Amino acid sequence: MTTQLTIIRPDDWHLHLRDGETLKAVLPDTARQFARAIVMPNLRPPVTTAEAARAYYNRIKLALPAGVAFEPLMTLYLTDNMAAEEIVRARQDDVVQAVKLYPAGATTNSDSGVTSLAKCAAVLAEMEKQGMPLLIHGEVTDAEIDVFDREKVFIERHLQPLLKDFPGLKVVFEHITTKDAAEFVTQGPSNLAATITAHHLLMNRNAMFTGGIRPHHYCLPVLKRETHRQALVKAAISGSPRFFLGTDSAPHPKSAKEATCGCAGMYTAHAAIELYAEAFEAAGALDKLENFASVYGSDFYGLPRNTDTITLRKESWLVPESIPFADDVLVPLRAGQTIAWKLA
Ligand SMILES: NC(=O)N[C@@H](CC(=O)O)C(=O)O
Ligand SMILES: [Zn+2]
Ligand SMILES: [Zn+2]
Repeated sequence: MTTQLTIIRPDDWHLHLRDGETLKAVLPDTARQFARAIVMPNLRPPVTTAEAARAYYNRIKLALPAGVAFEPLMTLYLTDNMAAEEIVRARQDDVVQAVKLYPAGATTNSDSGVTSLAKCAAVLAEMEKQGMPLLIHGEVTDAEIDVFDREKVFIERHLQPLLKDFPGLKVVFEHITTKDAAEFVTQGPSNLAATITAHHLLMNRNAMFTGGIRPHHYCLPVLKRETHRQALVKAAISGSPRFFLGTDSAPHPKSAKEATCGCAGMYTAHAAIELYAEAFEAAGALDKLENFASVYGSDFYGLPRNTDTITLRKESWLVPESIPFADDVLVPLRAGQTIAWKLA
């Protein structure tokens, strides 16, 4: 039995850091484990320009604890009226690594998102030309489509046509949750990749209803049935370089989660790599964790691999009930329960 594991320092290819005091509260958790993270732009207002991304980058750097080396990789929030020149400006500033597509209304702070991809043709063509990846929250938003089918329908309606129209565009299908998405990426072209969260590897939709409603297990895309979870595990441990780590750690104050209309998002940054280690161990594939967490993402983005390492020990520890979060608290995943691996 493996009781200790040393891997190249991982990167998080999908992360929400928020801003201001809440940024300060969560950033140390990520910076302790990860060398770099792709930082989502769904602030209020969203990060839609290279200039705003540079300013946000500077705020993150300033919020870092002294002596901690962590590199935020910035993203722009795609809107219907983004100009192609913004991509050129973004390419000139090396802090911006990608552009994020939120279908309008699909998730937290997505009201300024894209209403029709046709409106973004010039921007997408420029991204294809500049080698700038498009990161996608892949769910349709039609009220008639069942919430559990929104990812699958997005593939048919939007992702397939997009890949056909822009065959050279690098695309990351973010936080995939279904067998349909895992198979689509596996069979897709080499410019298509996907991130997978720890929580979608560890839990199925029953986790939202164990003994009552569990708001801290509600995120988007919503947890799916067990067959889908198994397909995600299979993809993550497959050794395919097109599946890599993206936590989608999405902090919301306790009061906003435990509410009549609770926010979507789980906080996992406090134990991210440990949670992935649990999932890979349960699948008998701890040897596949390093490439998934530390190699395939940087290769896909065309960035250098990290050179230092982290060590994980098989050692059970208790997750706190809550974590201070500006003037509220955060309830982390596994609050009051144990995790089997611990970062040394
Ligand atoms: N995943 C979530 O449930 N929420 C994310 C947004 C997102 O990634 O869709 C958030 O910003 O809170
Ligand atoms: Zn999302
Ligand atoms: Zn997210």
